Amino acid sequence: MKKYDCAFLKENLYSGVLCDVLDGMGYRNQSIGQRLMPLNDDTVIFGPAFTSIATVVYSMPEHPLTAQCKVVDQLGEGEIYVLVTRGQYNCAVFGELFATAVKQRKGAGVLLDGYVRDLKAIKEMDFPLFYAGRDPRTSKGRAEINECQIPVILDGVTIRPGDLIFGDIDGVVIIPKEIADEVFEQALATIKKEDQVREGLINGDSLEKVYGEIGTI
Ligand SMILES: O=C([O-])CC(=O)C(=O)O
Ligand SMILES: [Mg+2]
Repeated sequence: MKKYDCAFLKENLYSGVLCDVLDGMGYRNQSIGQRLMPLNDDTVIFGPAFTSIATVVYSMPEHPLTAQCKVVDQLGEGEIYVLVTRGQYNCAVFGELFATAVKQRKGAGVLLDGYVRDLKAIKEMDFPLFYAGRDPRTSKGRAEINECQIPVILDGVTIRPGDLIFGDIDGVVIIPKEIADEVFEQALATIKKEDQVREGLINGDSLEKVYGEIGTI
């Protein structure tokens, strides 16, 4: 992604319009829906993915949690820390101290297909998080996060390192990095059309007229 200012896009885009544009480009299954919830209604995450995978373990490793520390210590500025489990949810794999580390590294947020703990502190931080659930148990001796920067699959959507992630109250959209500039350009154009539609409706035009003329809803 080169052309656009991240802060501008984060402020102006929304997941629905990104899905509409991706639909139009033939990418019809790029979203993660209900299963992952935003921390708050106004939580928005946007940035390139830094991916990792948690694997369940059944005994205490020699150095528990250390692998995940090494993974999160590699997160780059502006990146979204993506952590998926292998469909198993037996503990929290993220908490307030990892959130603090992500924030210190200037990470843009976390997309967690797993459970979180320390939610009280994370809410106080207003941390940009999407998550699958909560659990007070630590991952020590339950899961190891020791693979990163490889493609992961979340709800059937492949997320590769560097793919763009946009999440808001409606859901999370994965934008393949090769088409990101085009998607953002079209999304901003579509938003302008939606503004015209809204204006027409407020001025008393029928839905059929404005939709027929402008072609977007
Ligand atoms: O041990 C964990 O699951 C992580 C944790 O509490 C934190 O990051 O504060
Ligand atoms: Mg903690």
